[in-house]
Amino acid sequence: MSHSWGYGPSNGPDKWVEGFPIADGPRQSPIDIVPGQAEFDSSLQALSLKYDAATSKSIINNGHTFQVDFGDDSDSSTLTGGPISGTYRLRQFHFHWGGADDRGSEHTIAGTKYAAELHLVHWNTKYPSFGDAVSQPDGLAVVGVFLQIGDDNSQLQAVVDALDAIKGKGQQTTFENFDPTVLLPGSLDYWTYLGSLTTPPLLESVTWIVLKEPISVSSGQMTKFRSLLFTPEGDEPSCMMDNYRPPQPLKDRKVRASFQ
Ligand SMILES: CCc1cc2c(cc1OS(N)(=O)=O)CC[C@@H]1[C@@H]2CC[C@]2(C)[C@@H](O)CC[C@@H]12
Ligand SMILES: [Zn+2]
Repeated sequence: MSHSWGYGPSNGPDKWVEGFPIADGPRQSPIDIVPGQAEFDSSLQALSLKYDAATSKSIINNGHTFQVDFGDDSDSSTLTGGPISGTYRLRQFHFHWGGADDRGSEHTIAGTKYAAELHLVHWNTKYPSFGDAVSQPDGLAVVGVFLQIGDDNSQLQAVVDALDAIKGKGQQTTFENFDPTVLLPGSLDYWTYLGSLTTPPLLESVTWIVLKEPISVSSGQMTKFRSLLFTPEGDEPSCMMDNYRPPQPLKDRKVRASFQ
C-alpha cells in the first residue's frame, strides 16, 4: 500500500505504517492534549496572524479533504510570533471531520473529540518554497482550530456554499477574496508542540499551534461537508467523512501552553 492510502478499513491510519514507516516515529500528530499536563511557558509570544483576502485563489477536493489554496509568492498572508521565529506564509487551509457530530477532530482535549478541525497551513520563509519546507523539522506551522456543534457559523457559509462545485475528487473552482481571519475564535490562546503531517507522507516538519477556543459549526453545515466524495464523479460514490487520524503517542515530547 504505497500511495493508495485513505481512511477505510483496508487503507486507513492503522495501515499507513506499511507504506510510511515514519507513522511510528518520535514526533507524530495528532495527539491528545491534556490541559493539566501542559506547561505554561511565559516566554511564548502572542500569535500574530495577518491575512490578505486577495491571496485566496481556489478551493479543491483532493480526495482526502477539501482545501482553499492561497498565493504565497509574497508576505501578504503570514504567521509570526507564537512559538515560531521568523515569518511563515499561509499556503492553504483544510478540514477534517466525522461521519457524525460526536467525532471528527484530529487533536483531542483530554479525550474529548470535536466535530471537526480546521488546519491553517503555513511554511517557513527561510526555505525557498513550500515544497522545500515540508521536509524540514522547522518547515511548517499549522494552526488548528476546533469546530464545535452549535449555531450556524455565518463566516463558514461562503466555504460551505462552494462545496457543491467540488463534489468529486479532483474538482476545483475559484475561491477569491476570502480572509480566513473570520474563521478564528475570539481568543488566540494556544497549546504548541512539535509534530507531523497527519496524513501520509506523515513528515515530521510541523510546529503545531492548537487554539484552545473552538468556533461553532451547525449540524446542517456538517451535513454539507459530508456530501463531498472521496471518489471522482462517475465512480462508485464514497462520502467524504471520518477523514481524521486518531491521536498518536506523545513519546518524548512536552506540550506548552501560552496561557495559565
Ligand atoms: C501540512 C498540511 C498538509 C500538507 C500535505 C499533506 C497533508 C497536510 O495536512 S495536515 N493534516 O496538516 O498534515 C499530505 C500531502 C502532502 C502535503 C505536503 C506536501 C507534500 C508532501 C507533497 O510534496 C507530496 C504530498 C504532499
Ligand atoms: Zn490537516
